[in-house]
Amino acid sequence: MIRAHTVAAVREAEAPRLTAGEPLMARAAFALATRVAAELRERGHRVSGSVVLLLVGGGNNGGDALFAGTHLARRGCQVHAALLGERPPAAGLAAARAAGVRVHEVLAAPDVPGAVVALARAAGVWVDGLTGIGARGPLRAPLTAVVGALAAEKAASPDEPVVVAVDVPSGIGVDDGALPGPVLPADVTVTMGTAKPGLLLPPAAAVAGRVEVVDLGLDGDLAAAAPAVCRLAPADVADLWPVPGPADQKYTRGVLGVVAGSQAFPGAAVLAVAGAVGAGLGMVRYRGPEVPTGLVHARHPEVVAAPGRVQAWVIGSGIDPDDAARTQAMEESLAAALAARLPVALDAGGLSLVHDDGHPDLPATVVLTPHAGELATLLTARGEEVTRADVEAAPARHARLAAEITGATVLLKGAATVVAAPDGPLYAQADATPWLATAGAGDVLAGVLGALLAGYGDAIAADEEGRLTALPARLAAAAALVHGRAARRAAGQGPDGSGPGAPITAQDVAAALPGAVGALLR
Ligand SMILES: NC(=O)C1=CN([C@@H]2O[C@H](COP(=O)(O)OP(=O)(O)OC[C@H]3O[C@@H](n4cnc5c(N)ncnc54)[C@H](OP(=O)(O)O)[C@@H]3O)[C@@H](O)[C@H]2O)[C@@H](O)CC1
Ligand SMILES: Nc1ncnc2c1ncn2[C@@H]1O[C@H](COP(=O)(O)OP(=O)(O)O)[C@@H](O)[C@H]1O
Ligand SMILES: [K+]
Repeated sequence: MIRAHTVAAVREAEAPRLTAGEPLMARAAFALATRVAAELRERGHRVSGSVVLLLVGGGNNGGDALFAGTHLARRGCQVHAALLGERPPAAGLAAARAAGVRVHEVLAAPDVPGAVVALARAAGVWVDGLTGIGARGPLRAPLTAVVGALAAEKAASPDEPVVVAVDVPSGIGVDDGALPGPVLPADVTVTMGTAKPGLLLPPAAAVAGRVEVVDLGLDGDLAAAAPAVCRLAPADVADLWPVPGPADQKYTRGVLGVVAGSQAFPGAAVLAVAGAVGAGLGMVRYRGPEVPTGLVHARHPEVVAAPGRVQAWVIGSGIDPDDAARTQAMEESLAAALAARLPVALDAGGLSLVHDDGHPDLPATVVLTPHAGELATLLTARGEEVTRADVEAAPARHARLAAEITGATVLLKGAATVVAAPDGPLYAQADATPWLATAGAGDVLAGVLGALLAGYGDAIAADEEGRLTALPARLAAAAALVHGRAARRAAGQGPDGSGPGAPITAQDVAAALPGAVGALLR
């Protein structure tokens, strides 16, 4: 699992070590130089003789870049430093000059962005050391224009140069993942001591590239501080996944009640069920009208259409809230789940059940699964006027707000999926592929989540002391990981999303689920 800590937590962990004189910056800079050299070699370049440009701001972030440049110059790189802060870090500057780094006072140039771009064109690596955890707000002039010009230059030739961000891509919201102004998208971010929330959270996560965490020996100090954002790795999900043992039978594995699909949108029933059975569980009980029931049985003859005991529910995929009969079925199932303390995935039309405060204080065992548009509608209905664009600009903040207002856990779908409970860490999963942006993919996710919730349903229902309140968020993040990996598999991409892939349908994703789960458990 990757854990990200806020700026305040990092400062607190570093403070005693800095007071004790630990050489944190020297460690950071050495690791940064090592990474730059590795990037050069991985691209088939010799380290010696390569041209490296350091973009140096006025704080310790620029200091990291300068000290790293010192190491690189000693290894034979031709290193240039563009000084872009008003008071460049003195110790780093002196060390860099002594090692032969060529220093450019570009702020004195008549055309600052032009002067930096001219240096950049000659370099195979750009090291972004403008601002790190000391940044406040969007980049200021003239950095705004410099970064904009460099980003345009990079966009014109994406493979060369390699952009290595120091700690964070300068200009992102370090704690909230916002993109308040222009940034230079990185290929790799070398982050110091621990990941930062903005490296995991959308939209900023998309400009961080691969994130490499440098061990500064802060783990012990940071262990005491709760992470602000977590990202589950496949091994974490394997640990959580309900794997049947020899003593299990279908009822102990978990039964999922599905209230999805309608006469108007019958396919959603098939897809939600396909997600659940593909993820693996004891049994699905489907509750719906004739057309979707017939379709479900045609694809999944094992599904039971008779009422009975369940351990969790999926409610709402493919249901129009104006469909009175289906809305009544959703209400009854939600009420039954709440009375029995069973977990619920509340999707699509099911979200309308919490648009008013008829359910004023949901437990965190109810997981809402909106996309950005649905979350905007839900928040607006609950008195927080926001648009889809507002949600997309700050997904984590809006997911948390919805969790606080409703009491539920919120899984917000998107290119990266964010999960927020009313408290506890956020989760940010980026395991999917843009090929997954296709109709019905969300119905499959609801089914996957339902299967996982069913596997833990009895334990959650029995948890009177609230020891498992953080579990639904973790399960939701796990469902997003498996769903995303199944999509990559279906699209013919590697588990890390490598390769161009190919078009997929929601059904393809469901069909790839058993293989994706099996690969995790191997
Ligand atoms: N602490 C440690 O032990 C370790 C820290 N480490 C490293 O130090 C970094 C933190 O360094 P830091 O605290 O010096 O701040 P930093 O990120 O360089 O930013 C401050 C500079 O940016 C400027 N600036 C601010 N906002 C701006 C804006 N919007 N637009 C433009 N400029 C803006 C600000 O200017 P000012 O506002 O003061 O005029 C000032 O010049 C950290 O990320 C990591 O890389 C590692 O070596 C490990 C050990
Ligand atoms: N650009 C993207 N990259 C990766 N995954 C995406 C992207 N866009 C959407 N997704 C995922 O695709 C799914 C779409 O679900 P949703 O919007 O509910 O569609 P539907 O309502 O048609 O089922 C979600 O799991 C979402 O996270
Ligand atoms: K930076």
